[in-house]
Amino acid sequence: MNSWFTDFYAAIAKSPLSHWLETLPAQLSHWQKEAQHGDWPQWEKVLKNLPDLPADQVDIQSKVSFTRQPPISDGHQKQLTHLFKRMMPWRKGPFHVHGIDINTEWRSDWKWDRLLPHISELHGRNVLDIGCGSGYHLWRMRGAGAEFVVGIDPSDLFLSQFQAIKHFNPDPNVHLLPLGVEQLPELKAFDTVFSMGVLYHRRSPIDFLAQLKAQLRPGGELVLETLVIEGDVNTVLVPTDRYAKMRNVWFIPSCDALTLWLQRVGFKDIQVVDKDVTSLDEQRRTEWMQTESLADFLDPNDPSKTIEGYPAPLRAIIVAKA
Ligand SMILES: Nc1ncnc2c1ncn2[C@@H]1O[C@H](C[S@+](CC[C@H]([NH3+])C(=O)[O-])CC(=O)[O-])[C@@H](O)[C@H]1O
Repeated sequence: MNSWFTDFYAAIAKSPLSHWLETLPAQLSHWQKEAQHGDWPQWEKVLKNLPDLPADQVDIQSKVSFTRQPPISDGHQKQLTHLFKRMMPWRKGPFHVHGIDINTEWRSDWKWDRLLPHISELHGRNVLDIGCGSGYHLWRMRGAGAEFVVGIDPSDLFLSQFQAIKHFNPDPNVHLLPLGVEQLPELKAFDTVFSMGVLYHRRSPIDFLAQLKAQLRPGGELVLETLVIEGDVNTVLVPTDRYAKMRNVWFIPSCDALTLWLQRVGFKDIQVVDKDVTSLDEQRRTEWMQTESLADFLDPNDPSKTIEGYPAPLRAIIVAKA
């Protein structure tokens, strides 16, 4: 893992991101020390055992698929399936690696298809994805032409899944760092910042929006995706306890309320470009994520409500300029 981080430092040393080097090495060496006490060592073992079979056929434009010709042997495929399964649950994907289809809980490709027509061209851009999960969208951003892509996510499992996928296509311009948004300095350097599925997990959503703005260069683009509810500019749901069985959900605004929050922190040209009720086909239990999923989070007698009686998950995509 040392080399992942030193490769990243070298990649940004002469870029508009170089002043990140003032804080990042200390944070990542702290993470390395802490990680030794958690589940990380077990995933690191899996990573070390991955066979050395780089892909020679890469599709990151229409999906995330890494394969080679001739295909890998049945024995390697079995070994790889076994190693990937040791990294369950796989939530965000799907990934296709050497004939193995990692059918994740979420069809993250559907979210990508909904947002892509509405965002600025990614060609040549430096892109940050805050709360990137296992990095599915990082690959799609690169596939859409982004020059340099970095995701941050504090989950060690997602980092190990990302590195397992990257092992087969070691693109030096796609990175994931184990950080939370609160650890970012004000970089003011990215051309596009994505943050999808994170705002409702934040206790201070307006501070969070200001943190997103602080990563963008002037005129850069924010792509924000979050849970919303129907209502006017004063409508915000704060669940009394859980929302769809999630413990850590704090604020679910209406689109108008969210637009006002974005205005208040200084974003311009704010547009709600998509609203979509999450379907039972988009988030579901699979062979690769065998615990509860959306069907278990909804009222069995009325799927328009969560099990707690709140409106079922409705998600919006908003784009805005810094
Ligand atoms: N402080 C934090 N800073 C950054 N990320 C965080 C933080 N806390 C949690 N996360 C991360 O935010 C992601 C949210 S999931 C969206 C994934 C992807 N974006 C998607 O759109 O499919 C949606 C959900 O789980 O509800 C997880 O990967 C967390 O680890």
